[in-house]
Amino acid sequence: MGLEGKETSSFMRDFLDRYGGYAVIDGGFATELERHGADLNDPLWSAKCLISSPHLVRRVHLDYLDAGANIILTASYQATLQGFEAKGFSREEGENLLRRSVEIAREAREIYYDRCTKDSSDFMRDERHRRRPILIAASVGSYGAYLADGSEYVGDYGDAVTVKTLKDFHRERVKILVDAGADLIAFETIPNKLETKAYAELLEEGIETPAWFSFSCKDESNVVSGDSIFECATVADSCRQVAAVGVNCTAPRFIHGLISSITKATSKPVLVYPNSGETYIAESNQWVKSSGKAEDDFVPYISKWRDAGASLFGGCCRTTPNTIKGVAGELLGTLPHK
Ligand SMILES: C[S+](C)CC[C@H](N)C(=O)O
Ligand SMILES: N[C@@H](CCS)C(=O)O
Ligand SMILES: [Zn+2]
Repeated sequence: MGLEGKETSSFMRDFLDRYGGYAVIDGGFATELERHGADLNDPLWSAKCLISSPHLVRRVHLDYLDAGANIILTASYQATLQGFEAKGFSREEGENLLRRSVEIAREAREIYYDRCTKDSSDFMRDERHRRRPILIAASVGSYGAYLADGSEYVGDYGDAVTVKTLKDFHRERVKILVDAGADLIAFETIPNKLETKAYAELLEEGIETPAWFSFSCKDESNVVSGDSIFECATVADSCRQVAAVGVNCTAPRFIHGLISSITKATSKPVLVYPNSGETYIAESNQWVKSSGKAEDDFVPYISKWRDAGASLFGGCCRTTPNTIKGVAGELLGTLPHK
């Protein structure tokens, strides 16, 4: 890693230093929307709520801030200009919806800070919570997420899809999210090396906002397509704008091994936000139990994952504010009391 790489990763390191060396990412965003009654059976999935119920989006951000998150991800995971156009929205309307995803998260942060100054609960009396810095991460789901058929858990786009196809697909959307004032870009649930390269090349076209690369993985050494996590993390490491590398929407039982592989490829901060360990059935839009652990069972592993080298922790699909409360509690317990 060259000097430039060091400078960019200092964005995340500086942020982590302000809160004892770690950060709490939010939990399953779509999951929490559904718990509030949203029907996400739609090609836009959670992004549908940007149209139908922006108040719910704001509410879910606040749920996670209340639970102790200090990085929240926008509702843009499956929000794409192409997806909005397919629904009959004009280009301009699509751009506005993308911008709104960042604005709503920023509004939630303002409401939260405002509330904190008035709140006198035990949780808020703890300065480490009240004064914590909060980042807005613009979620960018993969091309597979846009396909809305669970492809982000398979990662096979066929031979016709190239790095160029993927760069062209994501370019405008990423620019809009950056211009809307996101603090960083969260490229998440990345299923293969092809899309990793596309994101890296896109950032190198001149985007200066820091990003994280987070992969969905099928075992301890491979992303869902079968490409090696080491190779994918190596691509991430070589990109100056990448401020953290890790895994999300992956079963808790693979996380420890994945952290070991990632730390061999990069010295950038490592993030982990696993799902519940259940398996997604795209046809029915349902989750089924697998051999994984139940929802917030991974909370006791947080300190082990921290020892293995991770420093940002949260949850993905099928985790809730309750999980994040557990994660924040585990981490806070390891901080020196002031
Ligand atoms: C992370 S998966 C559960 C998201 C949903 C998927 N892209 C779909 O629309 O079916
Ligand atoms: N940020 C998205 C990721 C889905 S894999 C969500 O939590 O809904
Ligand atoms: Zn997920």
